[in-house]
Amino acid sequence: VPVCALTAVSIYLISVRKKYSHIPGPPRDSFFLGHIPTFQKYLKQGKFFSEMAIEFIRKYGHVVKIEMAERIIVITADPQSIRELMITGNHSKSKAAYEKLGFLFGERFIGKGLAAETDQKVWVWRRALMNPCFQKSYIKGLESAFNTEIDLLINKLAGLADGKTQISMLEEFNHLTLDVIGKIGFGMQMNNVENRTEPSEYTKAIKLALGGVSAFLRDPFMKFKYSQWKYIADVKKAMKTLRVLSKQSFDERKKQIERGDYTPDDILNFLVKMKLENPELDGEVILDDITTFFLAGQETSANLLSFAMICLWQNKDVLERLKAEVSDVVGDKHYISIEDINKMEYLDMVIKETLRLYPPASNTFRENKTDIEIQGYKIPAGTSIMMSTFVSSRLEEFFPDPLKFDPERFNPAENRILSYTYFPFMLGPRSCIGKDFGVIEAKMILSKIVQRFNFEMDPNQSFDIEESATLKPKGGAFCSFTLCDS
Ligand code: HEM
Repeated sequence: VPVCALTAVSIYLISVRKKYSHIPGPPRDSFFLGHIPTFQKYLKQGKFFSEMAIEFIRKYGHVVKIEMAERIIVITADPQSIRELMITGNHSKSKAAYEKLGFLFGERFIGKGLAAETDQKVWVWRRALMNPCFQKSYIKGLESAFNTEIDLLINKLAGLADGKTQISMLEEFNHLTLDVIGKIGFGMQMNNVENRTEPSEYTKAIKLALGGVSAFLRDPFMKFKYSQWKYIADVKKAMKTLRVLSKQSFDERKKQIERGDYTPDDILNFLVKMKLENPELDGEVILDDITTFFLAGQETSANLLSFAMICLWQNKDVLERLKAEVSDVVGDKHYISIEDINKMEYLDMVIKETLRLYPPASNTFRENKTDIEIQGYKIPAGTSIMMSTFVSSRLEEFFPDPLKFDPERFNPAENRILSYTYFPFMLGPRSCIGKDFGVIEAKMILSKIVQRFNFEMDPNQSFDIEESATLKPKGGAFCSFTLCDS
């Protein structure tokens, strides 16, 4: 029996890999596991998947294949194929990549929510229903709520601004962005920044579930390890809790709307009304969406802000110029409007350059509906094709001196960015729906911080990147603050 099984697996692997034999890629370390041991070697050196991908692209060209046991991933940094896959062809998301995230450890997590839906027809319909929720006019209406939430962190930092107390800004930004999406998106008062009470059940569950995603991505075989079973059980319980609490919030809001009570014009209101107007929408999918917004809209913004602090501290000239711009536009007024934010051109360049070097959500996986050609290589239909803004943005041929933090690259007067080489929110119809929300939020937070404080970072912490569900600073971005003279 074992011999027959091994023969069958071998024949299967050979037949799958044969279809890709013409595509360049590194030699595999193991016949059965393919490049899994190669990836493990990189992990041991403290490197992560996207760093391995860059090395392969540099060595083998803009199209490479990686074999993860029976699964083949083609990685492309070829700009024209990126355009075809994300914009002109808008190919569906890869089932192999997103269905695992939808149902983590077999428990429904983001399920068939907007980010994980792989049926293109269903996604097109649902995205069309959701797009109005994130229109610019909606974001404009959030201005005052953004100010209120952000000022809670600013006041907290002011209380700690003794030039000595070390504060993990990664943690603080995570608390703030969770409060923002909870309050502004779903009417939930989470109070993580003020931290006066025990974290809410929702906060605890979302943190545990997010940790579970990261752990799974680092070690997809963890469910086979006995030592991990207790942790996995806790993560599954947290995912169940999230669902129960999301359903309670949904039902409560539905009742309020049906009674004609006042309800805030937030994402939850939008979702409830969407369901009432489209009864054929699956209620479970709406719960998937609630989890998706917490997942997609929180850590991404927190990581971007933490990296921005690091880049500014490492580049004092950029920090000074940014402080001068903020001072010119808003002076010392505490309420910052979206109009003010839109006037800050240099702030925009700083955010864009931070996202180039440190894109929190760096990869997307698409599946080509039909055979396509990339740089003369035939890619069979149904392949999982990865595109990475982290990889493309660190290639010398697209961004000269790529590791240099230089916001001038994004000077609008110069137009130096080659098309389809930079995509921190992805491109085309399936790009990030919350981009304006996330960017306005990040710009408002950063401008308030540089307006009010001087800061120093602990030079002994790690400034490396950690790749888990998102890219984040490994050392936690520890800072100490003093208040600016003015
Ligand atoms: C700086 C902050 C953010 C960054 C860098 C970011 C980045 C991204 C990226 C790269 C994707 C595509 C992922 C993929 O193809 O697998 C995406 C999708 C998505 N993002 Fe964001 N995001 C941010 C903020 C937000 C916020 C604030 C929200 C919600 C309030 C949000 C909601 C979503 C959703 C729902 C999707 C899935 C869209 C779809 O598939 O139609 N994001 N985001």
